[in-house]
Amino acid sequence: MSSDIDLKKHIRSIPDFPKPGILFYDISTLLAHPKAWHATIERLADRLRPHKPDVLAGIESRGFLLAAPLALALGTGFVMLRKQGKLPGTTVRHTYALEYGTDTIEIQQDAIGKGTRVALVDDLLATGGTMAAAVTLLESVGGVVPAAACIIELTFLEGRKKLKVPVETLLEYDS
Ligand SMILES: O=P(O)(O)OC[C@H]1O[C@H](OP(=O)(O)OP(=O)(O)O)[C@H](O)[C@@H]1O
Ligand SMILES: Nc1ncnc2[nH]cnc12
Repeated sequence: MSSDIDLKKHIRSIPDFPKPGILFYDISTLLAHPKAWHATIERLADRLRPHKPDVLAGIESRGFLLAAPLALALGTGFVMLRKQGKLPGTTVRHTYALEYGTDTIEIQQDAIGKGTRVALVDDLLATGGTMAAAVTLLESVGGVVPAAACIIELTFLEGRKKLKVPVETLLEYDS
């Protein structure tokens, strides 16, 4: 049964990637294990359902891996938040600081109808810069963000404090 699976056993930590001093939590091994991956999607779907999203927004690129199957599981649409320069048409963008460097994400201006409930999905919450930028973007194009969700929270970085929406996380790491 999926409730028996310890998801932490399926996540690798790799020191000094992508920069010295960063301990990288790698979900490749979770993705490669069908039962563990299925359990991940089921558990996140259960956590997001009470927030009644109309649409899920996935953050490129690891967020897409989660948001697409989760949207199918919840019966919602799926919207892409992409890295700079990847989306056609008129876009809105936001630049933010990462645990390692900076990045810019974009959304198509007409991606979301005014008042649409958009739940944000990514694989991991570190400093919270990415999710905070994503909430700003979604609101700037008319969305209402009832919640965000991810698999992993790096609690020692206190990213949750940057967010004004509740964040549903499955696994916590404190170092
Ligand atoms: O909370 P933060 O400090 O903002 O960091 C979390 C973000 O960093 C990682 O993405 P990355 O930019 O490495 O891109 P990827 O998904 O393409 O690997 C991760 O997938 C989150 O999106
Ligand atoms: N330590 C980390 N491991 C994996 N993805 C990350 N994104 C930001 N920090 C990360």
